[in-house]
Amino acid sequence: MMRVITRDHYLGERLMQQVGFADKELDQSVLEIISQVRQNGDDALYDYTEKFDGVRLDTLTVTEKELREASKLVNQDFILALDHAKENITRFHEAQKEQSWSIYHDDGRLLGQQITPIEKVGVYVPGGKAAYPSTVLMNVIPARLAGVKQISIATPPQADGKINPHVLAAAHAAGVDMIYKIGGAQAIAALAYGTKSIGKVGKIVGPGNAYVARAKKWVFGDVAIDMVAGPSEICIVADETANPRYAAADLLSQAEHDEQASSICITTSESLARAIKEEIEVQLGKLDRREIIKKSLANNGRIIIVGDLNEAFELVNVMAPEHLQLMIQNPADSMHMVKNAGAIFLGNYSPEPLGDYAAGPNHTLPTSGTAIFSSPLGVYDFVKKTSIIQYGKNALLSASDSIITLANAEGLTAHANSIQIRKDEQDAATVYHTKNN
Ligand SMILES: NC(=O)c1ccc[n+]([C@@H]2O[C@H](COP(=O)([O-])OP(=O)(O)OC[C@H]3O[C@@H](n4cnc5c(N)ncnc54)[C@H](O)[C@@H]3O)[C@@H](O)[C@H]2O)c1
Ligand SMILES: N[C@H](CO)Cc1c[nH]c[nH+]1
Ligand SMILES: [Zn+2]
Repeated sequence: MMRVITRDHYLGERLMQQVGFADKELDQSVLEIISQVRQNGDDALYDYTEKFDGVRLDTLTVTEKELREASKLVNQDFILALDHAKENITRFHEAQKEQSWSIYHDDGRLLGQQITPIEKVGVYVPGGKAAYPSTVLMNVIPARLAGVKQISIATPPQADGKINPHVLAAAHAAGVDMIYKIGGAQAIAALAYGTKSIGKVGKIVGPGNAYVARAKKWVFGDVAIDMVAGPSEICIVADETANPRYAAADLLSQAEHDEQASSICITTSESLARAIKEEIEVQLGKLDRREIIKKSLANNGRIIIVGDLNEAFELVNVMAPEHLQLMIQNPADSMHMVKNAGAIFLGNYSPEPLGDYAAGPNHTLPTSGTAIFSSPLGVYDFVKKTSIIQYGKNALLSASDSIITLANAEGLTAHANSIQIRKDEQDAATVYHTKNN
């Protein structure tokens, strides 16, 4: 089930994936869903929810009564764990807050940057194959810290038409303004364009399955998105010092998210590869979600044997995994070799689920190789920056000749004129002043 392959084999497989047609079918269904929601609004949302989530709803929003009832359904241990996670996530993200700034120059120029929160944000919280209260915290806390005024959540309902009570408790703890019972591409379309029941937002953030990730890509431009955060990925770089039981457990942890999740180990040790493969078989039998895991490992589970760590990091940087675990001797010494990864976990005692729930850094991370250019979700995703420019009369005069020259070179004489009329007025004033003294 977990195939052991060589570096060249892996690179060949990757090339085939890139020229594959899988995305075409996905695009067709996602584009159809987006267009139906734009045309038929709430009616399309009720229909798709019935089709994909198996329930015909009466209303698309969570009521106060449902929120109150949910708080009675979660136990005290969960509330304490939520508080612990909330505290760590808040502390980590506080450090990301940026301030507006400005610089005054002696010649009267003021230049600066003003930070303004995005006003309305929609958070997608996945809910198809598992419920994700942790994702509520990871997305809502940085948005609140940034000063977003209105935060809505969209998450698919269960077959009974309700939202998982743990998700509702997390939403209550993090402080959201609205919760919509919609999922998939239809939720992304509704947040992007608005319907009678769903308020249009300025930015959509949060992870989801392939449909959600693809829909975000298609609505981008009409609305902002955070990144492509699709099916989860883990890549472990391991040498002979790695504990195979731990490595197997960590690979299995991400495979349980989705049949499309990806769990890859790159190792310099053939005996470790064999041990991890055996451990996976042993541990898998005891896991609740083994059917999803089996499919996920068959699709995207690989153990890749490489000659040395240089080769290992070369593959890592091609893969640009969402999560990278370094289970090697002195992992910190190799960190500089990682160019592309969403999050790096160092050593045998920093397993990926630590980051999923409680360490503090965000678990909404770039997938599908987009860590080549994207970063983890953070407070910075919820603000905009505006430049501030103020010149006094003298400062403008001293800059005027070079601006006029540049404007004329571009053939934009109205631009040059905007500077010139101020310059002329000043020149005239100087002549008048000189004549009368
Ligand atoms: N990258 C990250 O930061 C991160 C974090 C948490 C979770 N995840 C990922 O989020 C995903 C959650 O997936 P999920 O499925 O549990 O929940 P989900 O809420 O993302 O998707 C469920 C929705 O998908 C839609 N859907 C399902 N089958 C469809 C079909 N055939 N056609 C059209 N739409 C369809 C339905 O509308 C359904 O409501 C997993 O892949 C997990 O790995 C990623
Ligand atoms: N591993 C997921 C990000 O890819 C996040 C998560 C939430 N709960 C469990 N895991
Ligand atoms: Zn996870």
